[in-house]
Amino acid sequence: MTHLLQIDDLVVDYASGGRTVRALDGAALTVEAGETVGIVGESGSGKSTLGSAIGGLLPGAAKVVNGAVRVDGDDVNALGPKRLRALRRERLGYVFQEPIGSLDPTMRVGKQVELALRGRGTKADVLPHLDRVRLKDPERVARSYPHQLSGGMAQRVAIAMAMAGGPEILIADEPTAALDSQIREEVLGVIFSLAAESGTTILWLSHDLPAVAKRCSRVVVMYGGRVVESGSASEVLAAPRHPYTAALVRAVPGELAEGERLVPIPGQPPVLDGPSRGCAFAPRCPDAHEACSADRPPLVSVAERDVLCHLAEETVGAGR
Ligand SMILES: Nc1ncnc2c1ncn2[C@@H]1O[C@H](COP(=O)(O)OP(=O)(O)OP(=O)(O)O)[C@@H](O)[C@H]1O
Repeated sequence: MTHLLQIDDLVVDYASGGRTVRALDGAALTVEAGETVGIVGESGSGKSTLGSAIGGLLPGAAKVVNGAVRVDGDDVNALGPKRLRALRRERLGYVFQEPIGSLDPTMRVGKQVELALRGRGTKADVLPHLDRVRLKDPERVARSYPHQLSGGMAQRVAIAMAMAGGPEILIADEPTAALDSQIREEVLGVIFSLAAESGTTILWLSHDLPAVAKRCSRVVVMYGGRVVESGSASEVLAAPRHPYTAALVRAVPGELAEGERLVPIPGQPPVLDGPSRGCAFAPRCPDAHEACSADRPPLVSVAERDVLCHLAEETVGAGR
């Protein structure tokens, strides 16, 4: 069976100041059309690297050491430049944290949206696209330069552009982190309702567990460059199986208050320079035993979810 997105054993290193940083250490993920997936984890867990790898957008310092990313069966790392550009243009959309930075400062917004339509529409189609993202005065926005827009307006424009080509997958990398809380809700509402209307699959890279619980069908938890738990968002976040997911849920201030960033769990996330020998979370894990530091954990399917933990099966029914 061909999946919309299939990531197998993906290993990505960055060359950084004469050192190697292993950002992904065997990340694996399968996503089907129509899912809304929240990818969560502390800073440095590898979310952005995973998101960039899907579109072959890794920076020059990054190297794919192992594994594969497949979109509709196409191996992204094996595509030539022309097919890679076509993949990004026709099947993927990206929205990043800094909206102003993702727009061209020298070009009026309307022209940028027109270019994003890439032959699928004319100048006359620009306003409906700005209207879809619920901008109050689309005509004025179309005439504006990016610096004349607020952060929230600029992010709506970036969303309109990302969705203009009708992507199969929208990769939203912390799209609301730079916005204040009321605007954040509105912008998330725009992203999720547009994607639902167009049948676009969402991968939302986020620090916001309560919002993921509310908006996503599925949550994917990353730690140390691997996916450590994945399953139904409401079930995983209500009753985590991986000790790291449990620690993340406990770390959310005010019991899943929306809009908050995660509070660090005691201890530091790892900065790997090669493959983690055992479980990368073992040094911070309250339940770790000898095997956890010695052997890489196997992927275990329990309670309709996938868990990468030596203890996953032992905790079945324990209500962790
Ligand atoms: N361009 C780069 N050069 C060197 N190291 C990098 C680069 N980008 C990321 N890294 C390192 O790779 C690891 C994974 O980073 P990544 O940005 O993918 O994580 P993240 O979960 O998205 O973090 P955040 O939530 O802070 O965005 C980290 O150790 C990070 O320091």
